[in-house]
Amino acid sequence: MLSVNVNKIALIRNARGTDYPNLLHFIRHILAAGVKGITVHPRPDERHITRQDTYDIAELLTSYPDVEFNIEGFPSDAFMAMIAEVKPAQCTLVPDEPGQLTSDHGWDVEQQQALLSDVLGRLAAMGVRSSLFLDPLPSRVEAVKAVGADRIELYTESFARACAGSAENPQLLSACLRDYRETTDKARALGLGVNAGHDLNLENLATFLEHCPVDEVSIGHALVVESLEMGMPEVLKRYLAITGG
Ligand SMILES: CC(=O)[C@@H](O)[C@H](O)COP(=O)(O)O
Ligand SMILES: NCC(=O)COP(=O)(O)O
Repeated sequence: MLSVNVNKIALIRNARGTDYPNLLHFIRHILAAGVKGITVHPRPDERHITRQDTYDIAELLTSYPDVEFNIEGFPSDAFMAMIAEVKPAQCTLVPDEPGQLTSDHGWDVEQQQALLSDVLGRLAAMGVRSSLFLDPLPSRVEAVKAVGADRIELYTESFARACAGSAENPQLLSACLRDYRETTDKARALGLGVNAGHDLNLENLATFLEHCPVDEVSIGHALVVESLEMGMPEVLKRYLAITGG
């Protein structure tokens, strides 16, 4: 499933302190194109998606029962209080510090076992599917199962970099894809779902999915940039053709 991350539409809106572009207007267009997932990452500084956006999107999606809402973030008290109110289909936990430019690493699950076990138990009690942002390290998958997550989200930035450099270094891409495939296979063997995201784009997505058949990809940054080039309807059509929905 394709889940469109709308962070960067909100970033453009926030640049002028007005409501243009209107975020919900574009989400309606995205859903009209046939997309069945919306992802946001409301960061503490509200640089793009605000808390209010999260509630507004949740309200909008009550009119789209077949669309999944995925909220990403670090499980702070404020973040978890919002998740408890919104109860999205999925919550993706990301080990980001408040001031990080973007997400750039997965969980050290064993090191964060106490926090993750508590938070994942609370998500399960809420009936919210949980996903842990994870580097492609097969050795970390058993710890994910032990702390009670439903899914992993493969952090795909290193794949995207290897793919971009594959002409010069095809071996790096092959080795990289092996790590992702091994992590995927191990997760599935333990009954975990597998999502993926970060720096995926129209150029690299098909290669990734050929090697890693995942349940969901969440894509935002490149999708918005590609939409500046080709228009959002065409871009969404191309992504859906690759993901099959
Ligand atoms: C977790 C992840 O890799 C992305 O979903 C994240 O949402 C990117 O955040 P920014 O859009 O703030 O870079
Ligand atoms: N979890 C990845 C996501 O939601 C979007 O990442 P990106 O496509 O903006 O890099």
